[in-house]
Amino acid sequence: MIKEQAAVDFLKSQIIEFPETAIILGSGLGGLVDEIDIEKRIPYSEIPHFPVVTVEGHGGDLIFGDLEGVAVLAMNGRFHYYEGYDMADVVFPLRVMKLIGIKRLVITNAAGGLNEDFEVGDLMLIEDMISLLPENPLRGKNSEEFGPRFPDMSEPFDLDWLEKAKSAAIRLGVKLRTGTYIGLQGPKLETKAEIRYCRIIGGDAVGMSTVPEVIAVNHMGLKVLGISVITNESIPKVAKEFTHADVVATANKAGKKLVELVKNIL
Ligand SMILES: O=P(O)(O)O[C@@H]1C[C@H](O)[C@@H](CO)O1
Ligand SMILES: Nc1nc2[nH]cnc2c(=O)[nH]1
Repeated sequence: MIKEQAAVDFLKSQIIEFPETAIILGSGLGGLVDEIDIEKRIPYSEIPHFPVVTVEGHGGDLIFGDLEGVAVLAMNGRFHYYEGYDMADVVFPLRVMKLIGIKRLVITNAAGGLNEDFEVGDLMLIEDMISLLPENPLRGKNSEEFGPRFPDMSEPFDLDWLEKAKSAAIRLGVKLRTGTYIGLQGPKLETKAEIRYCRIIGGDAVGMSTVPEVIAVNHMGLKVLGISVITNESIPKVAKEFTHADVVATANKAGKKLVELVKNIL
Protein backbone atom coordinates (compact mmCIF):
# COMPACT_ATOMS: atom_id res chain seq x y z
CA MET A 1 0.00 0.00 0.00
CA ILE A 2 2.89 2.38 0.78
CA LYS A 3 4.43 1.76 -2.65
CA GLU A 4 1.07 2.16 -4.39
CA GLN A 5 0.49 5.40 -2.48
CA ALA A 6 3.83 6.81 -3.66
CA ALA A 7 2.80 6.10 -7.28
CA VAL A 8 -0.62 7.69 -6.65
CA ASP A 9 0.95 10.81 -5.10
CA PHE A 10 3.19 11.18 -8.14
CA LEU A 11 0.26 10.77 -10.56
CA LYS A 12 -1.76 13.32 -8.59
CA SER A 13 1.08 15.80 -9.13
CA GLN A 14 0.69 15.27 -12.90
CA ILE A 15 -3.04 14.88 -13.51
CA ILE A 16 -5.84 17.14 -12.30
CA GLU A 17 -8.82 14.90 -12.95
CA PHE A 18 -8.57 11.12 -13.24
CA PRO A 19 -10.83 9.08 -15.55
CA GLU A 20 -13.04 6.25 -14.27
CA THR A 21 -12.35 3.93 -17.22
CA ALA A 22 -9.08 2.13 -17.97
CA ILE A 23 -7.88 -0.14 -20.77
CA ILE A 24 -4.94 -2.56 -20.68
CA LEU A 25 -3.36 -3.02 -24.09
CA GLY A 26 -2.08 -6.54 -24.79
CA SER A 27 0.77 -7.64 -27.08
CA GLY A 28 0.63 -5.77 -30.38
CA LEU A 29 -2.50 -3.84 -29.38
CA GLY A 30 -0.80 -0.50 -28.76
CA GLY A 31 -2.51 0.78 -31.94
CA LEU A 32 -5.48 1.77 -29.83
CA VAL A 33 -3.33 4.61 -28.51
CA ASP A 34 -3.58 6.31 -31.92
CA GLU A 35 -7.32 6.65 -31.39
CA ILE A 36 -6.91 8.47 -28.11
CA ASP A 37 -6.83 12.23 -28.01
CA ILE A 38 -3.85 12.27 -25.62
CA GLU A 39 -3.73 14.76 -22.77
CA LYS A 40 -0.77 13.29 -20.93
CA ARG A 41 1.65 10.42 -21.53
CA ILE A 42 3.65 9.29 -18.51
CA PRO A 43 6.47 6.74 -19.01
CA TYR A 44 6.38 3.94 -16.43
CA SER A 45 10.04 4.75 -15.65
CA GLU A 46 8.95 8.09 -14.13
CA ILE A 47 6.35 6.57 -11.78
CA PRO A 48 7.67 5.47 -8.36
CA HIS A 49 7.84 1.66 -8.00
CA PHE A 50 6.35 0.97 -11.45
CA PRO A 51 7.87 -2.16 -13.01
CA VAL A 52 9.70 -2.03 -16.35
CA VAL A 53 8.30 -3.52 -19.57
CA THR A 54 10.56 -6.25 -21.01
CA VAL A 55 8.35 -7.73 -23.76
CA GLU A 56 8.48 -6.71 -27.44
CA GLY A 57 5.20 -5.32 -28.69
CA HIS A 58 4.35 -3.69 -25.36
CA GLY A 59 4.81 0.06 -24.89
CA GLY A 60 5.77 1.43 -21.49
CA ASP A 61 3.56 4.33 -20.58
CA LEU A 62 0.31 5.40 -19.01
CA ILE A 63 -1.80 7.43 -21.38
CA PHE A 64 -4.48 9.79 -20.18
CA GLY A 65 -6.87 11.14 -22.77
CA ASP A 66 -10.20 11.02 -24.51
CA LEU A 67 -11.48 8.06 -26.53
CA GLU A 68 -14.61 9.05 -28.47
CA GLY A 69 -15.80 11.36 -25.71
CA VAL A 70 -14.88 9.02 -22.86
CA ALA A 71 -12.05 9.97 -20.51
CA VAL A 72 -9.71 6.98 -20.35
CA LEU A 73 -6.47 5.77 -18.89
CA ALA A 74 -4.67 3.36 -21.22
CA MET A 75 -2.01 1.12 -19.81
CA ASN A 76 0.24 0.77 -22.84
CA GLY A 77 2.19 -2.36 -21.94
CA ARG A 78 1.64 -4.80 -19.10
CA PHE A 79 3.68 -7.00 -16.80
CA HIS A 80 3.71 -10.78 -16.96
CA TYR A 81 4.61 -13.26 -14.24
CA TYR A 82 6.97 -15.04 -16.67
CA GLU A 83 9.10 -11.89 -16.87
CA GLY A 84 10.19 -12.72 -13.32
CA TYR A 85 7.93 -10.26 -11.54
CA ASP A 86 6.14 -11.14 -8.33
CA MET A 87 2.36 -11.23 -8.57
CA ALA A 88 2.31 -8.02 -6.50
CA ASP A 89 4.31 -6.31 -9.27
CA VAL A 90 2.12 -7.77 -12.01
CA VAL A 91 -0.99 -6.18 -10.47
CA PHE A 92 0.70 -3.09 -9.01
CA PRO A 93 -0.70 -0.77 -11.73
CA LEU A 94 -4.22 -2.07 -11.10
CA ARG A 95 -4.03 -1.27 -7.41
CA VAL A 96 -2.78 2.19 -8.32
CA MET A 97 -5.76 2.49 -10.68
CA LYS A 98 -8.15 1.60 -7.87
CA LEU A 99 -6.61 4.27 -5.64
CA ILE A 100 -6.94 7.01 -8.28
CA GLY A 101 -10.62 6.17 -8.75
CA ILE A 102 -10.82 3.86 -11.77
CA LYS A 103 -14.18 2.07 -11.67
CA ARG A 104 -14.13 -0.08 -14.81
CA LEU A 105 -11.45 -1.79 -16.83
CA VAL A 106 -11.20 -3.34 -20.30
CA ILE A 107 -8.43 -5.94 -20.50
CA THR A 108 -7.07 -7.07 -23.87
CA ASN A 109 -4.55 -9.75 -24.74
CA ALA A 110 -3.07 -11.87 -27.49
CA ALA A 111 -3.97 -15.54 -27.08
CA GLY A 112 -3.64 -18.89 -28.79
CA GLY A 113 -6.89 -20.43 -30.04
CA LEU A 114 -7.84 -23.84 -28.62
CA ASN A 115 -11.38 -23.93 -29.97
CA GLU A 116 -11.32 -25.63 -33.38
CA ASP A 117 -13.93 -23.20 -34.74
CA PHE A 118 -11.74 -20.16 -34.10
CA GLU A 119 -9.64 -18.55 -36.82
CA VAL A 120 -6.48 -16.50 -36.48
CA GLY A 121 -7.47 -12.84 -36.21
CA ASP A 122 -10.78 -13.55 -34.44
CA LEU A 123 -11.75 -11.60 -31.34
CA MET A 124 -12.95 -13.58 -28.32
CA LEU A 125 -14.98 -12.09 -25.53
CA ILE A 126 -13.75 -13.72 -22.32
CA GLU A 127 -16.80 -15.06 -20.51
CA ASP A 128 -14.87 -17.02 -17.90
CA MET A 129 -11.33 -18.02 -17.08
CA ILE A 130 -9.22 -20.80 -15.58
CA SER A 131 -6.03 -20.11 -13.70
CA LEU A 132 -3.20 -22.57 -14.28
CA LEU A 133 -0.63 -20.14 -12.92
CA PRO A 134 1.37 -21.35 -9.91
CA GLU A 135 0.13 -18.56 -7.63
CA ASN A 136 -2.17 -15.56 -7.55
CA PRO A 137 -1.89 -11.94 -6.39
CA LEU A 138 -4.00 -12.44 -3.28
CA ARG A 139 -1.63 -14.94 -1.65
CA GLY A 140 -0.26 -13.64 1.65
CA LYS A 141 -1.66 -11.14 4.15
CA ASN A 142 -4.89 -9.66 2.83
CA SER A 143 -5.00 -5.92 2.19
CA GLU A 144 -8.41 -5.10 3.67
CA GLU A 145 -8.20 -1.64 2.04
CA PHE A 146 -8.40 -3.36 -1.33
CA GLY A 147 -10.91 -6.11 -0.68
CA PRO A 148 -12.01 -9.18 1.27
CA ARG A 149 -9.88 -12.19 2.16
CA PHE A 150 -12.03 -14.54 0.05
CA PRO A 151 -13.38 -12.64 -2.95
CA ASP A 152 -16.24 -14.21 -4.89
CA MET A 153 -15.16 -15.12 -8.42
CA SER A 154 -18.34 -16.77 -9.70
CA GLU A 155 -18.91 -14.00 -12.27
CA PRO A 156 -15.44 -12.56 -12.90
CA PHE A 157 -16.53 -10.56 -15.96
CA ASP A 158 -19.28 -7.98 -15.77
CA LEU A 159 -22.48 -9.47 -17.19
CA ASP A 160 -23.94 -6.17 -18.30
CA TRP A 161 -20.74 -5.25 -20.14
CA LEU A 162 -20.64 -8.70 -21.79
CA GLU A 163 -24.13 -8.11 -23.18
CA LYS A 164 -23.16 -4.61 -24.37
CA ALA A 165 -20.08 -6.02 -26.09
CA LYS A 166 -22.15 -8.65 -27.91
CA SER A 167 -24.66 -6.02 -29.08
CA ALA A 168 -21.85 -3.68 -30.17
CA ALA A 169 -20.29 -6.50 -32.23
CA ILE A 170 -23.62 -7.17 -33.99
CA ARG A 171 -24.08 -3.45 -34.70
CA LEU A 172 -20.57 -3.21 -36.16
CA GLY A 173 -20.72 -6.51 -38.05
CA VAL A 174 -17.63 -7.72 -36.17
CA LYS A 175 -17.37 -11.49 -35.66
CA LEU A 176 -17.06 -11.90 -31.92
CA ARG A 177 -16.38 -15.31 -30.43
CA THR A 178 -17.03 -16.07 -26.80
CA GLY A 179 -15.19 -18.45 -24.55
CA THR A 180 -13.00 -19.34 -21.61
CA TYR A 181 -9.43 -18.05 -21.32
CA ILE A 182 -6.81 -20.21 -19.63
CA GLY A 183 -3.91 -18.36 -18.05
CA LEU A 184 -0.59 -20.22 -17.94
CA GLN A 185 2.73 -19.14 -16.52
CA GLY A 186 4.68 -19.10 -19.82
CA PRO A 187 6.93 -18.10 -21.40
CA LYS A 188 7.16 -21.56 -22.91
CA LEU A 189 4.41 -22.50 -25.32
CA GLU A 190 2.22 -25.55 -24.76
CA THR A 191 3.03 -29.12 -25.66
CA LYS A 192 0.43 -30.99 -27.71
CA ALA A 193 -0.63 -32.92 -24.62
CA GLU A 194 -1.03 -29.68 -22.63
CA ILE A 195 -3.17 -28.26 -25.41
CA ARG A 196 -5.40 -31.36 -25.37
CA TYR A 197 -5.63 -30.99 -21.59
CA CYS A 198 -6.52 -27.28 -21.81
CA ARG A 199 -9.27 -28.07 -24.32
CA ILE A 200 -10.65 -30.96 -22.23
CA ILE A 201 -10.89 -28.79 -19.10
CA GLY A 202 -12.92 -26.22 -21.02
CA GLY A 203 -10.51 -23.68 -22.48
CA ASP A 204 -11.14 -21.84 -25.75
CA ALA A 205 -7.98 -19.73 -25.70
CA VAL A 206 -4.64 -19.79 -23.85
CA GLY A 207 -2.38 -16.97 -22.83
CA MET A 208 0.15 -15.73 -20.30
CA SER A 209 -1.54 -12.67 -18.79
CA THR A 210 -4.98 -11.38 -17.76
CA VAL A 211 -5.79 -13.94 -15.04
CA PRO A 212 -3.83 -12.21 -12.22
CA GLU A 213 -5.27 -8.86 -13.34
CA VAL A 214 -8.84 -10.15 -13.29
CA ILE A 215 -8.33 -11.64 -9.83
CA ALA A 216 -6.93 -8.35 -8.49
CA VAL A 217 -9.74 -6.23 -9.92
CA ASN A 218 -12.44 -8.65 -8.72
CA HIS A 219 -10.87 -8.39 -5.27
CA MET A 220 -11.13 -4.59 -5.45
CA GLY A 221 -14.67 -4.60 -6.84
CA LEU A 222 -13.93 -3.05 -10.23
CA LYS A 223 -16.08 -3.90 -13.22
CA VAL A 224 -14.07 -5.79 -15.85
CA LEU A 225 -14.40 -6.90 -19.47
CA GLY A 226 -11.81 -9.06 -21.26
CA ILE A 227 -11.18 -9.46 -24.98
CA SER A 228 -8.60 -11.78 -26.56
CA VAL A 229 -7.24 -11.48 -30.06
CA ILE A 230 -6.66 -15.00 -31.35
CA THR A 231 -3.17 -14.57 -32.77
CA ASN A 232 -2.36 -18.22 -33.51
CA GLU A 233 -3.83 -21.70 -33.45
CA SER A 234 -2.49 -23.63 -30.48
CA ILE A 235 -2.00 -26.63 -32.76
CA PRO A 236 -1.58 -25.17 -36.24
CA LYS A 237 -3.51 -27.01 -38.97
CA VAL A 238 -0.51 -26.48 -41.23
CA ALA A 239 2.89 -26.94 -39.52
CA LYS A 240 4.00 -23.49 -38.38
CA GLU A 241 6.40 -22.51 -35.66
CA PHE A 242 5.21 -20.03 -33.01
CA THR A 243 6.94 -16.67 -33.08
CA HIS A 244 6.17 -13.68 -30.88
CA ALA A 245 6.74 -11.44 -33.94
CA ASP A 246 3.79 -13.19 -35.69
CA VAL A 247 1.69 -12.73 -32.55
CA VAL A 248 2.40 -9.00 -32.52
CA ALA A 249 1.78 -8.64 -36.27
CA THR A 250 -1.55 -10.50 -36.11
CA ALA A 251 -2.65 -8.56 -33.04
CA ASN A 252 -1.76 -5.33 -34.82
CA LYS A 253 -3.95 -6.26 -37.78
CA ALA A 254 -6.88 -7.56 -35.74
CA GLY A 255 -6.41 -4.61 -33.38
CA LYS A 256 -8.37 -2.38 -35.78
CA LYS A 257 -11.56 -4.41 -35.16
CA LEU A 258 -10.81 -4.40 -31.47
CA VAL A 259 -10.46 -0.62 -31.41
CA GLU A 260 -13.86 -0.19 -33.10
CA LEU A 261 -15.44 -2.63 -30.69
CA VAL A 262 -13.94 -1.04 -27.58
CA LYS A 263 -14.92 2.46 -28.73
CA ASN A 264 -18.48 1.25 -29.25
CA ILE A 265 -18.67 -0.55 -25.91
CA LEU A 266 -17.43 2.48 -24.00
O1 LIG B 1 0.22 -9.45 -22.84
P1 LIG B 1 -0.39 -10.50 -23.71
O2 LIG B 1 -1.18 -11.51 -22.99
O3 LIG B 1 -1.17 -9.90 -24.88
O4 LIG B 1 0.86 -11.25 -24.37
C1 LIG B 1 0.82 -12.54 -24.96
C2 LIG B 1 1.39 -13.56 -24.00
C3 LIG B 1 2.88 -13.36 -24.18
O5 LIG B 1 3.32 -12.24 -23.44
C4 LIG B 1 3.02 -13.07 -25.59
C5 LIG B 1 3.35 -14.26 -26.43
O6 LIG B 1 3.58 -13.85 -27.75
O7 LIG B 1 1.72 -12.57 -26.01
N1 LIG C 1 0.37 -19.66 -23.70
C1 LIG C 1 0.17 -19.05 -24.87
N2 LIG C 1 0.19 -17.72 -24.92
C2 LIG C 1 -0.01 -17.14 -26.12
N3 LIG C 1 -0.06 -15.84 -26.45
C3 LIG C 1 -0.31 -15.76 -27.77
N4 LIG C 1 -0.44 -16.99 -28.29
C4 LIG C 1 -0.25 -17.86 -27.28
C5 LIG C 1 -0.27 -19.30 -27.20
O1 LIG C 1 -0.48 -20.03 -28.16
N5 LIG C 1 -0.07 -19.82 -25.96
